[in-house]
This record gives sequence, C-alpha cells and structure tokens, in this order.
Amino acid sequence: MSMPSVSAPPSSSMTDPSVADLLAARPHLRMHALEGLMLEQVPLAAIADALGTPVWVTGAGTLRSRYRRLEAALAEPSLGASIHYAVKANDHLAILRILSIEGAGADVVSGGEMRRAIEAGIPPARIVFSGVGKSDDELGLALSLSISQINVESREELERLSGLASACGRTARIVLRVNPDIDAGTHAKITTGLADNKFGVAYDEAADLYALAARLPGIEPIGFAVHIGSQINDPAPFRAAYARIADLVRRVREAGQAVSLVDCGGGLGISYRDEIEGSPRALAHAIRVTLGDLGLKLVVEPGRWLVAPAGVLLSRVLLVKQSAGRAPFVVLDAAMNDLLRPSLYEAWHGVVPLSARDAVQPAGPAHLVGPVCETGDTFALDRPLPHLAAGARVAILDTGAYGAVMSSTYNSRPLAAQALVDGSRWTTIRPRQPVEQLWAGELVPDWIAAGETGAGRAAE
Ligand SMILES: Cc1ncc(COP(=O)(O)O)c(C=O)c1O
Ligand SMILES: N[C@@H](CCCC[NH3+])C(=O)O
Repeated sequence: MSMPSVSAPPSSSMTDPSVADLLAARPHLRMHALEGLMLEQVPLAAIADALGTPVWVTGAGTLRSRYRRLEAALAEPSLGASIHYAVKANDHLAILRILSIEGAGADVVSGGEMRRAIEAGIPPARIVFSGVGKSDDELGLALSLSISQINVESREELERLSGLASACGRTARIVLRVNPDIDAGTHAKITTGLADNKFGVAYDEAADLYALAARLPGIEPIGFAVHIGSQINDPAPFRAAYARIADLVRRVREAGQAVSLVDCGGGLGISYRDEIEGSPRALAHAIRVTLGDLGLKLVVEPGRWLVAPAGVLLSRVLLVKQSAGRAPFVVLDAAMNDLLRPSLYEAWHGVVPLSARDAVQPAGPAHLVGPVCETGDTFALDRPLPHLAAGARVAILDTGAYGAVMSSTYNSRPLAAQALVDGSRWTTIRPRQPVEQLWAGELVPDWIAAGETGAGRAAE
C-alpha cells in the first residue's frame, strides 16, 4: 500500500519541492519582488505586521473558486450531487458563510457544529449529522431542528434515536453509515473504512439493520452513507467503496425497501508535497460509474479539498539554534498547539518565507520546530530550507483545513489570530486570544484561595 503525503515523515529528501515549485503549484500564492509573498492580492507581511504572529490567513477567493470547481464536476445532470461541507475541517463562521452563499450545506459531527452551521446561515434542511457517538441532547437538537438527515452508525444509536423521536412525536430521516472494509490507502490515523475502524455498521449487517430501521417507530430510513477516510488522492478506493454501496442498494431494493439517497462522504485529498491532487472530476466519475444509474439523490461531504489550500499559517523565527556538526534548529513562534498535523501524523507542509529576499536557495538542511516543551513539536526535520535568520517570517502552507480547528492552548499559549483575504482586501476574523481568557473560566475554591493547607497527608 502506498503511503501518501499525510504519512510522509517530515524529513529531508532530494525530492522536497523548492519554494518555486511550491508556488508554481499554488496559483493563489505568488512571490512579489518587493511585497513578498502574496495570498490572492494581499501581501502577507502586511497581515503579520498588523496582527503579529502566529496568525492564520484564509483566502476567500481561493475557497470560492475551489468550491465552484468541485460543484461543476459534481453538477452533471446524471449526478446532481449536493455538497455538504464537512464543518470539522474549518468551522470559522466566515468560512461557513462563504460556503453557504455558494450553496453548500453542512456535514456536522456535534451539536456545536450544528449550532455553528445554523449561525452561519446554513438552513437545517441542508444539514447532515454524522458521527460515531451522539448524545441524547445532540440527537434531540437535530430532531427539534428537523435537519435533513441523521447518519446513524450503530444499532444502539438507531434504537436510542427511535426512542427519542417517538417520545417527541417526530420522525428522524436516517441514513445508515456503512463500513465497506475498503483500504483508502491513507494514513492509519485518518482511515475510517476498514472493518477494524470504529466507524459505520459492518457491511454484512447493513441490510438487516436497514430493514429493522423501517420497522422502528420514529425512524424513516432513506439511504446509506460511506466515508472511507481522508486525504485520498487516488479515485480507486472511492470507486471500490461506492461499488459495494451500489450492490447493497440493489439488494435492499430487491427485498422491497425504498432507498432514495447515498451519501458518498468526503475524503478527497490535496497535494501537500508533490502528490497529484485528488481530482473532483475523477471523484465524480467514480460516483457516476457506480451509483449514477440508480436514480438516487447523491450527497458528498468534502472538507480538506475545499479549504486546506486556501489557508496559510504565518509565523516568525524566534531564534536559530546552531550546534557544531548538526542541522540548526529554526525555532518558530508557532507550535504544535497551533498546527498539530506534523506532530500528530508526521504531515508534510510546505514552508515559504514571506520576504522574497529570504526565499533563496536552501542554506542546507534545518529542523523547523516550535517552542512548546515537547520533542514532537516539529514542523520539518532535516528539511533543505532557505536561510532563515531570527525575525524572518514564513508561511506554512495548506493549513486551511484541520489547522486552527485543531489548535489548543497547551503551554498557556493563546489561540492565534485569524485573518481573511478576499482579493485585494483583508480583515481580522478572530483577534488573538487575550491571555487572561486562558484562565477566565477557572474557579479556585474559597478555602484554597484563602491559603488553607487542608487535610494534607492524613487524607492520603
Ligand atoms: C463523516 C465524514 N465526512 C466528511 C469528512 C471530511 O473529510 P475530508 O476533510 O477528508 O474531506 C470526514 C472526515 O474525515 C468525516 O468523518
Ligand atoms: N484531522 C485530520 C483529518 C481527519 C478527518 C476527520 N475524520 C487531518 O488533519 O488530516
């Protein structure tokens, strides 16, 4: 099985793309001789000057154009698949609003995401609720809002939902998420369609469970869902998974049950390093040849492909730590608490200096790390990087998806600011978190605050 970019260790390689290669593959980014690195028509240094670093920046124009490319590929008359953006990839209200205006619905995995999507103007009728474990409160919210569909992942959830729906006199339109046992060929931590993974109901049990769903009060089964993982660039696993679902649909129909919808999930990958980006047309083809002639309503749930390339994380070099005979450590002011992907999946992200002056030939291999007290707080190891002195600023590329959303405040580091570029204008969409907010909700019991020493050893 080939291991694509998300799993590629961030170590040195003769094949690491140069700054010029990285920019050539990303038309929304370019290096201006004087202004430095531009996202759409905005010099990123201007944003770093105004907001400081680290700061996330997303290009609205880039996002829209990617949405339109995907929509065009899926809009063929034989498909007409509707796009439900996977909110988990980047849940900022401005991003959701942009996509909502483009016509996207939402795929949500929590009550919080459901509330966010609605707050951003996505109507409940365009919201799909996925997830392997949903609380009664979350299911109750979905029922009270009459969202478009609830993707059920187990018999236990189905029976619980039936009870909840009957109790409030509502009917839940459910889609059964099936685990097709297909290897998506992606990183083990983001594969979801293998029988060993926690997601979905076993393929062999799906037909019986669907039949049970039709008998349960408060439940209307309308179809099947499948999502085999994330960062998938090769269409073959999609095709294999959809073929299995098509067989299932035929069998269930032959048994006399109605199936009107298939939710094809998300998962389309991008090019982080030098992979061939997942193709919307190839995805559409995979859907058409497997499910296209079954008269189904089709749904997709893309996240990463839409928003990852549209975002960058800007950071500043705090210091360069030299050590004789070893690659230097270039210590950034961004860390794993901001961008977790390299630490979590050894993910490779391109790094480009903001200043054209810095974007020259690699000075030699260097380690790009953050200041957090974890050895795993690295962005790149042994990477041939341009010469970066203290104070130099860089953009870490393709961080629009699973970037800011996965941030934490570990080491009491406030959440970074966020900005939105739209053509030639830009604005702050989230100020840097004030440090006091880090402890704003914390309570110190009166007796501790008063300095009591308490029971001490006697209680041990
Ligand atoms: C059910 C479901 N749908 C959609 C997505 C979005 O995936 P991606 O961002 O890879 O398109 C995910 C995340 O993997 C998911 O779990
Ligand atoms: N968080 C992952 C993707 C998981 C997708 C959600 N199921 C990433 O950064 O690549």
